[in-house]
Amino acid sequence: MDNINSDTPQPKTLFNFNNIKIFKNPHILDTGYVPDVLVGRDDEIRAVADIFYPIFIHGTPGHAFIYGPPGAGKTVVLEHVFRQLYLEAESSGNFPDGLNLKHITVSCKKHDTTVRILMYLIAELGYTGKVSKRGVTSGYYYDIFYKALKEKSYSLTIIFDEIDRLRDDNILYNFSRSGELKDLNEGQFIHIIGVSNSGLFINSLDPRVDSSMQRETIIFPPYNEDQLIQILNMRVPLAFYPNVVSEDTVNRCAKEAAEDEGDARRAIYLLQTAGHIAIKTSCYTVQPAHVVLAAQKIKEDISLQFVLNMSYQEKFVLLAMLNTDIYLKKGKYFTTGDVYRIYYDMCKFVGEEEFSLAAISQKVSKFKMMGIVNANTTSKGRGGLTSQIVFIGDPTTLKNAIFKDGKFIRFVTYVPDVKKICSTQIW
Ligand SMILES: Nc1ncnc2c1ncn2[C@@H]1O[C@H](COP(=O)(O)OP(=O)(O)OP(=O)(O)O)[C@@H](O)[C@H]1O
Repeated sequence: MDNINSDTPQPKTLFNFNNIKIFKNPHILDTGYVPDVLVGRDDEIRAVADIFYPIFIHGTPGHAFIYGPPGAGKTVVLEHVFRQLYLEAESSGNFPDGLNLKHITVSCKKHDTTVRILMYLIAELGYTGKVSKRGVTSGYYYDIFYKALKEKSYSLTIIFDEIDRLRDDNILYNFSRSGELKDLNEGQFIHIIGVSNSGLFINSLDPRVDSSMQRETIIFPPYNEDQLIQILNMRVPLAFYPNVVSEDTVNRCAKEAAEDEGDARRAIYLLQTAGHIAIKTSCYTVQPAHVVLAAQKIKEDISLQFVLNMSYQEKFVLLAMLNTDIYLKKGKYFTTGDVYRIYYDMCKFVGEEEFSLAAISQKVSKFKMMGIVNANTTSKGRGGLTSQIVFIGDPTTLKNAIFKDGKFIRFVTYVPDVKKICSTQIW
């Protein structure tokens, strides 16, 4: 008798990729890798270096805000300038004796309050004394921070990454005045660089903070396709074996990334993912078709990530929107009212209590902010307003991601009675 599994022969090994050699040094494609030469960023490097120029005439560096879209090279330019600064500080005859430079990057996404930031800085300074975690005010942490800084005699540049996420800008005010307030040793300084994807943050700064900082503003434009090609071409011979990546493949990655805000990180990530797909599909070269698959995979991963981080209610409303798109979309778009009808029907279908139309509107606005949908507000006559909603890209991946949550299995058989829904007044 035939073996029942004979139609699904198992591979002899799980990890033998036919000795396919694609990556020579995969770390060259890591985000943290700082290349020796940066493409198209001479002006920005000069502008950032100029912030530090006063050090070499025995002054203090100027505070600065740097902004530009994701993957525009803000972090890598800062790292490049610091690398050079430390190097030149050692050899320059103009560098002040005893000046001990250090920089720390604070992610404001993770550390968004004064206390959290101070605790992080204290740890990064290697402070070994006892630090209470309860029943103390921010003043307590400031005291320990300045004590640690004085002990180490560092002159510190603090880079506030994603500074727009800071919940309280008082810390910028206090740090920018630390010299005047004699919190530091003679010649020691605290220097602030804020980094953001949006220039709008500057307008929302407390004017008192802004004026005390007297900061420079440096803007990073997105990369164009040619620059992205050059960025990739510099990494290809270091990261891949010879003749593995063709010109067409590089061009395809650059084109995709140029269309997506000129993001160098995306261009590099596409190439890296395409390389992995080549290995897994037993190809000896990375081809443009692998880049297309890589773009699709990245999109699915992002959708999955978005959806995994959503609350149950958000997933519910998103599923209602996806169902509206499938069952009710009459033309190009659907409205918040349409979503509410389907949402209401889904609640009845599974016996769940429904939220108000206003609550659903709020969720729609949030999805717009997350970049999942476009929603333009228009008049619907008699003074009322409605949103015209349309999904950005193919929503199938979002739906697949929602169904990964077991709680949504009960919706698999949901099909609305469209006629009834359209004729029922539910609010
Ligand atoms: N001019 C360049 N030359 C070579 N590589 C670059 C250049 N610009 C950016 N990169 C690379 O692209 C990736 C993203 O750059 P970087 O992290 O500096 O962007 P960013 O502007 O800080 O982005 P975000 O705002 O999302 O943090 C990194 O791997 C970096 O090394």
